[in-house]
Amino acid sequence: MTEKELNPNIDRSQKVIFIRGLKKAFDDNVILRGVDMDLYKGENLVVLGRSGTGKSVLIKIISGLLTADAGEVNVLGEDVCCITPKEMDKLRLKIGFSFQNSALYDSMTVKENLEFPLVRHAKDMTQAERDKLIDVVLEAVGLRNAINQMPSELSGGQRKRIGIARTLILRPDIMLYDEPTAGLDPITCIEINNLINEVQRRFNTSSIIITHDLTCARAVGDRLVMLLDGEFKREGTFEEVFATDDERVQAFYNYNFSE
Ligand SMILES: Nc1ncnc2c1ncn2[C@@H]1O[C@H](COP(=O)(O)OP(=O)(O)OP(=O)(O)O)[C@@H](O)[C@H]1O
Repeated sequence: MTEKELNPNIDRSQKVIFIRGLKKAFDDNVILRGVDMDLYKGENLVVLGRSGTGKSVLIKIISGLLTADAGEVNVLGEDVCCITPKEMDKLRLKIGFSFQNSALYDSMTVKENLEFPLVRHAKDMTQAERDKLIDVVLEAVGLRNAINQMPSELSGGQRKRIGIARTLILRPDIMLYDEPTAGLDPITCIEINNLINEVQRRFNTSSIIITHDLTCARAVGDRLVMLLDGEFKREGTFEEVFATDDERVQAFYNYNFSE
């Protein structure tokens, strides 16, 4: 299994996300019981946890799609619990969300899919500037040749790449990857892991990667955290997180490698 090299660009003096005592329940269903989390500038943080432990709820709270019941959630210096909807919209533009299903528009070409966020959010940009940005992100994801193709003509891995390119086009400070390797074959998984690291290097983004895939976690994570019973109970490098007798952590590990 590929191990990630120590990343010299992480700036531990700058926290782009700072969370303390985050709680969230849906009626009697208590999901987050007091989560503390930091994301440093330039860091890839992997969030592990079994299905239903609240990983997606966590990133929805970070991106303002859900509100917290209690605790502090600070993203790029803004307290997301207390900002106005207009300020939240502005903050959201600095957060790139890479969804599980890539969420491309099937009736648009790759170029039109990439243009869409620019037309909406960068209205003053000239067509030449848009074309340049489209070229930069397509080159970054290695799919310049796909510019005029329809999403239906692309493989799952290629669609995932275009989805990441579309997220990158607004140059977000933070990338949120939700299950980036779900449903892909092992070789394509390795390519997506490499791309996540390449995006980190090239664009100096700080990222949260939610995954069940421990090969992905090990390849992309500078640091890992594991959600257990509504809190981050394990934290550290891949080796540190799994160096425990805790049966729940061991079961997670064994399940991954017995599939
Ligand atoms: N809007 C909502 N209303 C009510 N319950 C919700 C809502 N969103 C999430 N939940 C509940 O919160 C719990 C955690 O869901 P979440 O999607 O965060 O899990 P997850 O850890 O991301 O799981 P998976 O790995 O399967 O995606 C689940 O029990 C889910 O039913």
